[in-house]
Amino acid sequence: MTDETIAIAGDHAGLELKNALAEQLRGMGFSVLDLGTNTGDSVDYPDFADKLADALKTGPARRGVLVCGTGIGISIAANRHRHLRAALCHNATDARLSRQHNDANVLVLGARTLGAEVAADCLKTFLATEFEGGRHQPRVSKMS
Ligand SMILES: O=C(CO)[C@H](O)[C@H](O)[C@H](O)COP(=O)(O)O
Repeated sequence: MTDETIAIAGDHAGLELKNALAEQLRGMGFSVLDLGTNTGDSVDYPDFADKLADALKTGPARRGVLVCGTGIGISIAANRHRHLRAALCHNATDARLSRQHNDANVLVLGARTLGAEVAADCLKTFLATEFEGGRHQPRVSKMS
């Protein structure tokens, strides 16, 4: 059990995976701030990256998850916000290194390019892995 809130958002292409990941998070004991979209109607992924950026600025969520078809569009949009370090991950190794080396605060997944189990693995690994600091700290600091 944890008192941490994780924010999650995605476009229509990411809807099913977003909902599955939200369920996974609840099962892990996290509170979930679901920022939509919550219907299959076509929407624009930058709007949902912006919603997540606002949520991480105001709290209580410090970390988030974004989903679109490939994860590419929504990561481009997310990384326009200076306080977000959004990492598009395709496997658990990407997810682990995004935390250890980049201190990523947003995990991005592609619903049309990843299987559900790989996505679940990425999420578990992302949440469980600490930033290593050390030589990585000045590099991360240069981005904020
Ligand atoms: O931005 C994307 C591609 O980099 C996302 O995968 C979107 O989800 C995708 O473009 C949506 O496509 P659709 O044909 O409008 O469903």
